[in-house]
Amino acid sequence: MSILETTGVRTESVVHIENVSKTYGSGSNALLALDRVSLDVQRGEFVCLLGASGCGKSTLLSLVAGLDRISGGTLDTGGRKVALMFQEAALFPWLSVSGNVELPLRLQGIGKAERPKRAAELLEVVRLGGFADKRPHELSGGMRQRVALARALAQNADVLLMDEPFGALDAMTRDILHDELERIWREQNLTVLFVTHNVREAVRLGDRVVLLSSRPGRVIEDFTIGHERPRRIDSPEVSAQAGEITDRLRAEVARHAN
Ligand SMILES: Nc1ncnc2c1ncn2[C@@H]1O[C@H](COP(=O)(O)OP(=O)(O)OP(=O)(O)O)[C@@H](O)[C@H]1O
Repeated sequence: MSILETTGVRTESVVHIENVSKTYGSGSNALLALDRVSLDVQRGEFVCLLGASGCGKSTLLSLVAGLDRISGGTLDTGGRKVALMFQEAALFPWLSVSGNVELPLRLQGIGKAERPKRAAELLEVVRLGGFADKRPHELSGGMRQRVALARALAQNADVLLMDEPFGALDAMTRDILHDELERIWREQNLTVLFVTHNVREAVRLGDRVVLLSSRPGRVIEDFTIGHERPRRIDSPEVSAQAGEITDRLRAEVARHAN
C-alpha cells in the first residue's frame, strides 16, 4: 500500500480506490451504480460519504468490505481487516449483550474464558458497562447501536465502515453518539468511512466530506473540514459549511432531474 508524502507529513493510504466502477446485472438489465470512483482514505482519517439517495454509497462500502466485486478499476485495502456497521444493529435476540459482542471474539479464536472479559472492556468503551447480561429487546435504539459498535470494535479491524449507523435515532441520542464515536475514534486510532444522508452529521464528524453525484455515483467534490474538534452540530461553523455542501448537493440533484 502506498506511503504518500504530503507537505512533509508521512501518511498511509489504508483504503485505495481508483477508477472503481460497479455494474449490477448485465445486458439490457445492466445498471451502472458507480462510475470510476477514486478515493483514498489515510490511516486515522474520518471520511464521510454523502450523496443523493441511490447514488451508490452503500455499494461503495460493500465493495470496500469485500462483500461484492468491483466491475472495473482498483480497490486495495492492503489485506487490512474491515468491520461494518449498519443502520439496524442486527443483534442476535437470543444472545445477551455480552454474547453478541463475544461472537466476533470467538471467530477470532479467542478462548472461552477470555471472551467475557474482553467483551466487558468493550462494553465499558461504549458506556454500557452494566448491561452485559441484558437482551437486545431490553435496550433502547441508541443502546443497541452502542452494542453494535462494541461488536464492530471486537473485530479488531483497521477500518470501520459505517452505513448510516445513527440514521434511525432521534436527534438527541444521535448527538450523544457523535460525541462517543469521536472519542472512540481518537482513543483507538480508528480509520472510519462513514455513509450518511445528513449533511450536518457529515460536517460534525468528518475530516473530509466526499460528495458523490447522483447515479451513477462519481466523486464530484472532496471537502476538507478543518473546524476544531469536538464540534457541535448546531455551531455556526458547522451550520455554515453544511449549508455550502447542501447547496452543492441540491445543484447536483437538480442537474440530474433535468
Ligand atoms: N444488489 C443489487 N442489485 C441490483 N441493483 C442494486 C443492488 N444494490 C444496489 N443496487 C442499485 O444500485 C444503485 C445504488 O444503490 P446504493 O444502495 O448503493 O445507493 P445509496 O446511495 O446507498 O442509496 P441510499 O442513500 O438510498 O441508501 C441503486 O440504483 C440501487 O437500486
